[in-house]
Amino acid sequence: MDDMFAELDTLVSLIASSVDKLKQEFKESGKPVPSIHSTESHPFDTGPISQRFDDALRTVQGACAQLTTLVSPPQLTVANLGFSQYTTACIGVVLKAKVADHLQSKSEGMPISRLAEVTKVDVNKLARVLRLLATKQCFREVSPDIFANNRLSILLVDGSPFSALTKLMSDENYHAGCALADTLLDPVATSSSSPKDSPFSRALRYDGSLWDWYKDVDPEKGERFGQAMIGFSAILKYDSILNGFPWKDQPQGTTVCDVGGGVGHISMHFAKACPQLHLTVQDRPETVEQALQLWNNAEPEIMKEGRVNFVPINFLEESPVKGCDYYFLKSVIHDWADPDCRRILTNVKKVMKPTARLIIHECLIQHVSKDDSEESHFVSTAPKPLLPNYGEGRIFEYLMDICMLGLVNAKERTLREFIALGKDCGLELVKVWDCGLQNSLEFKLANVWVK
Ligand SMILES: C[S@@+](CC[C@H](N)C(=O)[O-])C[C@H]1O[C@@H](n2cnc3c(N)ncnc32)[C@H](O)[C@@H]1O
Repeated sequence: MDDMFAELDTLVSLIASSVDKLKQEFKESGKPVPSIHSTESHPFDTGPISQRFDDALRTVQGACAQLTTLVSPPQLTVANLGFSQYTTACIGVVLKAKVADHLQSKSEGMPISRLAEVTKVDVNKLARVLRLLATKQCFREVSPDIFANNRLSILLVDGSPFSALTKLMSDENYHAGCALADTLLDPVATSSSSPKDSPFSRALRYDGSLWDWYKDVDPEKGERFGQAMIGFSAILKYDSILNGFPWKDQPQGTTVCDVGGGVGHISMHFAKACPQLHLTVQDRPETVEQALQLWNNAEPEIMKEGRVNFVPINFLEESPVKGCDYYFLKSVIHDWADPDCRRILTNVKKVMKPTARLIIHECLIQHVSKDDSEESHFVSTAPKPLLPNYGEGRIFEYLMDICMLGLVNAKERTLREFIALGKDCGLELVKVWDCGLQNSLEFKLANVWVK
């Protein structure tokens, strides 16, 4: 009988002790916990956070969700799970109707009747969409039928890279999600490793990959994807990517090739923080054009200094520029199934000098059960009775995994899978660098010993 509430009590005390740690961190930052009603950002939102903050946050998120599930009737929990696509759909509505834009600078809120007028959406239907989102704490119902922005909804204002990311989620990803079950149950598509067999391509009845679709069907959304990747880095945090690996300690003239670097926004951050690095951004020709525009506008000085260059590539067919000290592949490998990853990594390996390093920067997937394998020790395991992978505290990585399946028929990987991929291509893991939500996996040429 004493143990009747053991799990419940442990979860509550984990929450309490983790909240204490978070309070301490907020106190030390000199900035209070931001109010949900505030539309100002807090330094912790996009700036660096400590390992202690990160662990405590994950624990609170995991434990709160686990506690709620523990005490709730399972029918309700599963029904809420099953309905979650409607949250995405409502995000899609407010993005298209630019609701957050209309509410900007209306801190006292706007009556739904006025919002309906400016968005041209039926007043009752719009109110219901906003009420669902406000119930999820995105938007605020200030008083009955008067809505305002808050800390979450302000991120949906049009034009920012983050809003581009949310559009990608409620558009390309949403279509992909609708076709997931049919694709997985199709006897041919289910075991295909071709990006043409993605749920996204099935949903749009398109005979090609997402990348072909962006190039040939909707270049505007292709451009939006480039912006969305910048928005994605606001979640990963540029400083975590930069500081997780000793980029700042590299000697003068160190050459880094950002393979599949998109518009080069990570390289831009590196170039600003590490003037000793010489960067080459490589991507599809149309993305390289977009990158050049961005850099010429944003960083004319670095362009003039010649510290960065841009070289188009099809990394499935060609090797990147030869002889760099580092080849950096961030969020690239997760876009491809194993056979294509082997092509990409082999193409990189061909141009690596003996001292070169390949840095694969990705999420690491963990099993949801206890895992005693050697590789599992590189990733932190949650305290009991949390799910070993922190459950809801790390849900982003698992949503990303299904997003990869949905958009490009690919995947996030476990460390064991990365090691195996490297081995197939003559590459050996040297070290795992913890960079928060993602990790930098350092590989060298296998069977090469360099002092
Ligand atoms: C998920 S994005 C990652 C971009 C960037 N590394 C980042 O983390 O923001 C994947 C990138 O791979 C590029 N890509 C896709 N197919 C490619 C190919 N065959 N050759 C070169 N780049 C390609 C896309 O254009 C896109 O910029």
